[in-house]
Amino acid sequence: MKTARIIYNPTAGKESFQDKLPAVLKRFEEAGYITSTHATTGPNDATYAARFACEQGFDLIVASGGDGTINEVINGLAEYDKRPELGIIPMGTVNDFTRALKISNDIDEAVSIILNGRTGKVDLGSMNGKYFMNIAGGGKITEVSYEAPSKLKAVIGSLAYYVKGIELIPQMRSINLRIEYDDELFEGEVMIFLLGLTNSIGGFERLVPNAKLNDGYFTLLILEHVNLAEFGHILSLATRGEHLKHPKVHYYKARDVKITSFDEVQLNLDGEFGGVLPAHFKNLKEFLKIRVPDEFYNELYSEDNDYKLLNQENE
Ligand SMILES: Nc1ncnc2c1ncn2[C@@H]1O[C@H](COP(=O)(O)OP(=O)(O)OP(=O)(O)O)[C@@H](O)[C@H]1O
Repeated sequence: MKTARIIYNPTAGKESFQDKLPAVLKRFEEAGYITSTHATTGPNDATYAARFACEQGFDLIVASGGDGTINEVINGLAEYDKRPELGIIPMGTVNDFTRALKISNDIDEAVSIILNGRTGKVDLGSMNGKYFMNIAGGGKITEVSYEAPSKLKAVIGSLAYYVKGIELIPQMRSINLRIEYDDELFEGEVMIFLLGLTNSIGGFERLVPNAKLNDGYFTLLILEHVNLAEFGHILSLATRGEHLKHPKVHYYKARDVKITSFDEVQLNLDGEFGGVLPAHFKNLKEFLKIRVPDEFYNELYSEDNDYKLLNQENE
Protein backbone atom coordinates (compact mmCIF):
# COMPACT_ATOMS: atom_id res chain seq x y z
CA MET A 1 0.00 0.00 0.00
CA LYS A 2 1.23 3.50 -0.89
CA THR A 3 0.84 6.26 1.65
CA ALA A 4 0.03 9.93 1.05
CA ARG A 5 -0.04 12.91 3.40
CA ILE A 6 -2.14 15.85 2.24
CA ILE A 7 -0.88 19.13 3.72
CA TYR A 8 -3.31 21.94 2.93
CA ASN A 9 -3.69 25.60 3.81
CA PRO A 10 -7.38 26.11 4.64
CA THR A 11 -7.00 29.87 4.17
CA ALA A 12 -5.32 29.83 0.73
CA GLY A 13 -6.91 31.48 -2.30
CA LYS A 14 -10.55 32.20 -2.83
CA GLU A 15 -12.02 28.71 -3.12
CA SER A 16 -12.34 26.31 -0.20
CA PHE A 17 -10.27 23.14 -0.46
CA GLN A 18 -11.84 21.82 2.73
CA ASP A 19 -15.24 21.42 1.02
CA LYS A 20 -13.64 19.28 -1.68
CA LEU A 21 -11.53 17.20 0.71
CA PRO A 22 -13.91 14.18 1.06
CA ALA A 23 -14.06 13.80 -2.74
CA VAL A 24 -10.26 14.16 -3.02
CA LEU A 25 -9.68 11.55 -0.29
CA LYS A 26 -12.03 9.16 -2.08
CA ARG A 27 -10.00 9.44 -5.27
CA PHE A 28 -6.72 8.75 -3.48
CA GLU A 29 -8.30 5.76 -1.72
CA GLU A 30 -9.62 4.38 -5.02
CA ALA A 31 -6.12 4.76 -6.48
CA GLY A 32 -4.72 2.57 -3.68
CA TYR A 33 -3.36 5.16 -1.26
CA ILE A 34 -3.70 5.20 2.50
CA THR A 35 -4.16 8.92 3.00
CA SER A 36 -4.11 11.28 5.96
CA THR A 37 -4.42 15.05 6.11
CA HIS A 38 -2.98 18.03 7.91
CA ALA A 39 -4.61 21.50 7.82
CA THR A 40 -1.97 24.17 8.39
CA THR A 41 -2.52 26.57 11.27
CA GLY A 42 -0.21 29.48 10.42
CA PRO A 43 3.21 30.49 9.09
CA ASN A 44 5.80 27.68 8.84
CA ASP A 45 3.35 24.99 9.94
CA ALA A 46 3.53 23.38 6.47
CA THR A 47 7.32 23.06 6.97
CA TYR A 48 6.87 21.16 10.24
CA ALA A 49 4.11 19.04 8.67
CA ALA A 50 6.38 18.12 5.73
CA ARG A 51 9.22 17.17 8.11
CA PHE A 52 6.82 14.95 10.04
CA ALA A 53 5.68 13.29 6.79
CA CYS A 54 9.33 12.59 5.85
CA GLU A 55 10.07 11.12 9.25
CA GLN A 56 6.96 8.93 9.05
CA GLY A 57 8.13 7.62 5.66
CA PHE A 58 5.16 8.73 3.54
CA ASP A 59 5.55 7.90 -0.18
CA LEU A 60 3.81 11.06 -1.34
CA ILE A 61 3.23 14.53 0.06
CA VAL A 62 0.39 16.46 -1.53
CA ALA A 63 0.68 20.19 -0.94
CA SER A 64 -2.49 22.17 -1.41
CA GLY A 65 -2.28 25.95 -1.23
CA GLY A 66 -0.53 28.84 -2.91
CA ASP A 67 3.15 29.38 -3.64
CA GLY A 68 3.70 30.18 0.06
CA THR A 69 2.46 26.78 1.19
CA ILE A 70 4.42 24.93 -1.50
CA ASN A 71 7.57 26.81 -0.53
CA GLU A 72 7.06 25.88 3.13
CA VAL A 73 6.49 22.20 2.29
CA ILE A 74 9.64 22.13 0.15
CA ASN A 75 11.63 23.75 2.97
CA GLY A 76 10.46 20.90 5.20
CA LEU A 77 11.37 18.02 2.93
CA ALA A 78 14.59 19.44 1.49
CA GLU A 79 16.68 18.48 4.53
CA TYR A 80 15.93 14.76 4.19
CA ASP A 81 17.94 12.30 2.11
CA LYS A 82 14.90 10.12 1.51
CA ARG A 83 12.33 12.58 0.20
CA PRO A 84 8.75 11.65 -0.65
CA GLU A 85 7.44 12.54 -4.10
CA LEU A 86 5.52 15.81 -4.20
CA GLY A 87 2.05 16.34 -5.68
CA ILE A 88 0.48 19.79 -5.84
CA ILE A 89 -3.11 20.99 -5.80
CA PRO A 90 -2.90 24.74 -6.58
CA MET A 91 -5.21 26.81 -4.37
CA GLY A 92 -3.42 30.16 -4.23
CA THR A 93 -4.09 33.48 -5.83
CA VAL A 94 -0.95 33.61 -7.99
CA ASN A 95 0.29 29.99 -8.34
CA ASP A 96 3.48 30.88 -10.19
CA PHE A 97 5.14 27.53 -9.61
CA THR A 98 2.29 25.30 -10.75
CA ARG A 99 1.74 27.50 -13.80
CA ALA A 100 5.35 26.79 -14.77
CA LEU A 101 4.75 23.04 -14.28
CA LYS A 102 1.51 23.20 -16.32
CA ILE A 103 -0.48 21.82 -13.37
CA SER A 104 -4.17 22.67 -13.69
CA ASN A 105 -5.87 25.05 -11.22
CA ASP A 106 -8.89 22.75 -11.28
CA ILE A 107 -8.85 20.50 -8.19
CA ASP A 108 -10.10 17.38 -10.02
CA GLU A 109 -7.59 17.79 -12.82
CA ALA A 110 -4.75 18.45 -10.38
CA VAL A 111 -5.65 15.23 -8.53
CA SER A 112 -5.65 13.34 -11.86
CA ILE A 113 -2.14 14.66 -12.57
CA ILE A 114 -0.96 13.38 -9.18
CA LEU A 115 -2.59 9.99 -9.65
CA ASN A 116 -2.03 9.45 -13.39
CA GLY A 117 0.76 11.86 -14.36
CA ARG A 118 4.49 11.21 -14.38
CA THR A 119 7.27 12.03 -11.96
CA GLY A 120 9.66 14.70 -13.18
CA LYS A 121 12.80 15.85 -11.40
CA VAL A 122 13.16 19.62 -11.15
CA ASP A 123 15.87 21.90 -9.79
CA LEU A 124 15.65 23.61 -6.40
CA GLY A 125 17.45 26.76 -5.26
CA SER A 126 19.19 26.95 -1.91
CA MET A 127 20.29 30.16 -0.20
CA ASN A 128 21.97 30.29 3.23
CA GLY A 129 20.05 27.17 4.38
CA LYS A 130 16.69 28.21 2.91
CA TYR A 131 15.12 26.85 -0.24
CA PHE A 132 13.17 28.36 -3.15
CA MET A 133 11.57 26.79 -6.18
CA ASN A 134 10.73 29.81 -8.32
CA ILE A 135 12.76 32.93 -7.77
CA ALA A 136 15.11 34.75 -5.47
CA GLY A 137 15.76 38.44 -5.75
CA GLY A 138 17.19 41.47 -4.06
CA GLY A 139 17.04 45.22 -4.30
CA LYS A 140 14.45 47.71 -3.30
CA ILE A 141 11.69 46.52 -5.60
CA THR A 142 11.63 43.03 -4.13
CA GLU A 143 10.05 44.48 -0.99
CA VAL A 144 6.93 44.78 -3.11
CA SER A 145 5.44 41.35 -2.69
CA TYR A 146 5.58 41.09 1.07
CA GLU A 147 4.38 44.66 1.47
CA ALA A 148 1.30 43.93 -0.62
CA PRO A 149 -1.52 43.62 1.91
CA SER A 150 -2.73 40.02 1.94
CA LYS A 151 -6.43 40.96 1.65
CA LEU A 152 -5.74 43.05 -1.42
CA LYS A 153 -3.70 40.18 -2.81
CA ALA A 154 -6.55 37.72 -2.29
CA VAL A 155 -9.00 39.99 -4.08
CA ILE A 156 -7.02 41.02 -7.11
CA GLY A 157 -4.33 38.40 -7.19
CA SER A 158 -1.08 39.16 -8.89
CA LEU A 159 -2.26 42.65 -9.79
CA ALA A 160 -1.57 43.59 -6.18
CA TYR A 161 2.14 43.12 -6.81
CA TYR A 162 2.07 45.61 -9.64
CA VAL A 163 -0.20 48.18 -7.99
CA LYS A 164 2.06 48.23 -4.98
CA GLY A 165 5.11 47.97 -7.22
CA ILE A 166 4.21 51.02 -9.26
CA GLU A 167 3.64 53.02 -6.06
CA LEU A 168 7.10 52.05 -4.83
CA ILE A 169 9.09 52.67 -8.00
CA PRO A 170 9.90 56.30 -7.06
CA GLN A 171 11.37 55.01 -3.78
CA MET A 172 13.79 52.67 -5.50
CA ARG A 173 17.48 53.28 -5.20
CA SER A 174 20.41 51.40 -6.62
CA ILE A 175 22.82 49.37 -4.51
CA ASN A 176 26.46 48.55 -4.99
CA LEU A 177 26.86 44.80 -5.45
CA ARG A 178 29.59 42.26 -5.98
CA ILE A 179 28.16 39.23 -7.75
CA GLU A 180 30.36 36.16 -8.25
CA TYR A 181 28.62 33.74 -10.59
CA ASP A 182 30.43 30.47 -11.29
CA ASP A 183 33.92 31.69 -12.34
CA GLU A 184 32.81 35.18 -13.41
CA LEU A 185 32.42 38.48 -11.60
CA PHE A 186 30.00 41.39 -11.93
CA GLU A 187 30.48 44.54 -9.86
CA GLY A 188 28.43 47.71 -10.03
CA GLU A 189 25.42 49.82 -9.16
CA VAL A 190 22.40 47.54 -9.42
CA MET A 191 18.69 48.31 -9.20
CA ILE A 192 17.55 44.74 -8.83
CA PHE A 193 18.88 41.22 -9.30
CA LEU A 194 16.88 38.04 -9.83
CA LEU A 195 17.76 34.37 -9.88
CA GLY A 196 15.03 32.51 -11.68
CA LEU A 197 14.42 28.78 -11.79
CA THR A 198 11.15 28.92 -13.74
CA ASN A 199 9.75 31.31 -16.31
CA SER A 200 6.67 32.11 -14.26
CA ILE A 201 7.43 34.95 -11.90
CA GLY A 202 4.83 37.27 -10.35
CA GLY A 203 2.72 36.91 -13.46
CA PHE A 204 5.54 38.02 -15.81
CA GLU A 205 5.72 34.90 -17.91
CA ARG A 206 8.47 36.15 -20.17
CA LEU A 207 10.91 37.47 -17.59
CA VAL A 208 13.07 34.35 -17.93
CA PRO A 209 12.37 33.36 -21.52
CA ASN A 210 14.31 30.13 -21.69
CA ALA A 211 14.01 28.57 -18.26
CA LYS A 212 14.68 24.85 -18.31
CA LEU A 213 13.59 23.45 -14.98
CA ASN A 214 16.05 20.56 -14.82
CA ASP A 215 19.27 21.99 -16.32
CA GLY A 216 20.92 22.81 -12.99
CA TYR A 217 21.22 26.50 -13.88
CA PHE A 218 19.74 29.69 -12.51
CA THR A 219 18.93 32.47 -14.89
CA LEU A 220 20.66 35.46 -13.33
CA LEU A 221 19.17 38.80 -14.37
CA ILE A 222 20.82 42.02 -13.26
CA LEU A 223 19.33 45.44 -13.86
CA GLU A 224 21.91 48.19 -13.60
CA HIS A 225 21.09 51.63 -12.21
CA VAL A 226 18.43 53.33 -14.36
CA ASN A 227 16.21 56.38 -13.92
CA LEU A 228 12.46 56.15 -13.41
CA ALA A 229 11.57 56.60 -17.08
CA GLU A 230 14.06 53.94 -18.19
CA PHE A 231 12.76 51.60 -15.49
CA GLY A 232 9.18 51.97 -16.74
CA HIS A 233 10.38 51.31 -20.28
CA ILE A 234 12.23 48.14 -19.20
CA LEU A 235 9.13 46.92 -17.32
CA SER A 236 7.05 47.30 -20.46
CA LEU A 237 9.74 45.48 -22.46
CA ALA A 238 9.64 42.70 -19.82
CA THR A 239 5.92 42.11 -20.37
CA ARG A 240 6.79 41.31 -24.00
CA GLY A 241 9.93 39.35 -23.15
CA GLU A 242 12.14 41.95 -24.87
CA HIS A 243 14.00 43.29 -21.82
CA LEU A 244 17.14 41.22 -22.50
CA LYS A 245 17.96 43.46 -25.45
CA HIS A 246 18.23 46.50 -23.19
CA PRO A 247 21.89 47.46 -22.51
CA LYS A 248 21.25 47.88 -18.75
CA VAL A 249 19.86 44.36 -18.40
CA HIS A 250 22.45 41.60 -17.95
CA TYR A 251 21.57 37.97 -18.42
CA TYR A 252 23.67 34.97 -17.40
CA LYS A 253 23.23 31.27 -16.69
CA ALA A 254 24.95 30.14 -13.48
CA ARG A 255 24.89 27.28 -10.98
CA ASP A 256 26.55 29.00 -8.03
CA VAL A 257 26.11 32.68 -7.17
CA LYS A 258 27.62 34.65 -4.28
CA ILE A 259 26.37 38.18 -3.69
CA THR A 260 27.76 40.70 -1.23
CA SER A 261 27.22 44.40 -0.59
CA PHE A 262 28.20 47.08 1.88
CA ASP A 263 24.55 48.22 1.74
CA GLU A 264 21.84 46.43 3.71
CA VAL A 265 20.01 44.59 0.95
CA GLN A 266 16.84 42.63 1.65
CA LEU A 267 16.21 39.38 -0.14
CA ASN A 268 13.03 37.84 -1.39
CA LEU A 269 12.58 34.10 -1.84
CA ASP A 270 9.47 32.96 -3.74
CA GLY A 271 7.64 36.16 -2.84
CA GLU A 272 8.45 36.17 0.88
CA PHE A 273 11.09 38.01 2.89
CA GLY A 274 14.26 35.87 2.80
CA GLY A 275 16.81 37.71 4.99
CA VAL A 276 19.59 40.07 3.94
CA LEU A 277 22.88 39.89 2.01
CA PRO A 278 25.44 38.32 1.95
CA ALA A 279 23.92 35.34 0.16
CA HIS A 280 25.24 32.17 -1.39
CA PHE A 281 22.86 30.64 -3.91
CA LYS A 282 23.27 27.08 -5.14
CA ASN A 283 21.24 25.28 -7.76
CA LEU A 284 20.41 21.76 -6.57
CA LYS A 285 19.95 20.01 -9.89
CA GLU A 286 16.90 17.71 -10.23
CA PHE A 287 16.41 17.74 -6.48
CA LEU A 288 12.60 17.59 -6.30
CA LYS A 289 10.52 14.68 -7.52
CA ILE A 290 7.18 16.13 -8.58
CA ARG A 291 4.05 14.64 -10.15
CA VAL A 292 3.53 16.56 -13.38
CA PRO A 293 1.30 16.31 -16.47
CA ASP A 294 2.61 14.44 -19.54
CA GLU A 295 2.82 17.73 -21.47
CA PHE A 296 5.29 19.20 -18.97
CA TYR A 297 7.17 15.91 -18.56
CA ASN A 298 7.81 15.76 -22.32
CA GLU A 299 9.00 19.38 -22.28
CA LEU A 300 11.33 18.61 -19.38
CA TYR A 301 13.04 15.73 -21.17
CA SER A 302 13.01 17.07 -24.73
CA GLU A 303 15.99 18.57 -26.51
CA ASP A 304 15.02 22.23 -26.65
CA ASN A 305 16.75 24.05 -29.49
CA ASP A 306 15.49 27.55 -28.62
CA TYR A 307 17.03 27.17 -25.21
CA LYS A 308 20.44 26.24 -26.64
CA LEU A 309 20.40 29.05 -29.18
CA LEU A 310 19.68 31.71 -26.60
CA ASN A 311 22.40 30.39 -24.36
CA GLN A 312 24.98 30.52 -27.15
CA GLU A 313 24.03 34.08 -28.03
CA ASN A 314 24.83 35.12 -24.52
CA GLU A 315 28.13 33.33 -24.21
N1 LIG B 1 -4.46 28.44 9.04
C1 LIG B 1 -3.75 29.49 8.60
N2 LIG B 1 -4.12 30.76 8.91
C2 LIG B 1 -3.43 31.82 8.45
N3 LIG B 1 -2.33 31.72 7.65
C3 LIG B 1 -1.91 30.50 7.30
C4 LIG B 1 -2.59 29.31 7.75
N4 LIG B 1 -1.96 28.25 7.24
C5 LIG B 1 -0.91 28.73 6.52
N5 LIG B 1 -0.88 30.07 6.55
C6 LIG B 1 0.09 30.98 5.90
O1 LIG B 1 -0.47 31.51 4.71
C7 LIG B 1 0.62 31.82 3.81
C8 LIG B 1 0.14 32.03 2.39
O2 LIG B 1 -0.51 30.93 1.97
P1 LIG B 1 -0.56 30.39 0.49
O3 LIG B 1 0.61 30.75 -0.31
O4 LIG B 1 -0.92 28.96 0.57
O5 LIG B 1 -1.87 31.09 -0.08
P2 LIG B 1 -2.12 32.44 -0.83
O6 LIG B 1 -1.41 33.55 -0.18
O7 LIG B 1 -3.62 32.54 -0.96
O8 LIG B 1 -1.53 32.13 -2.24
P3 LIG B 1 -0.42 32.84 -3.14
O9 LIG B 1 0.88 32.66 -2.40
O10 LIG B 1 -0.47 32.12 -4.44
O11 LIG B 1 -0.85 34.26 -3.24
C9 LIG B 1 1.55 30.65 4.01
O12 LIG B 1 2.87 31.02 3.72
C10 LIG B 1 1.37 30.30 5.48
O13 LIG B 1 2.43 30.84 6.25
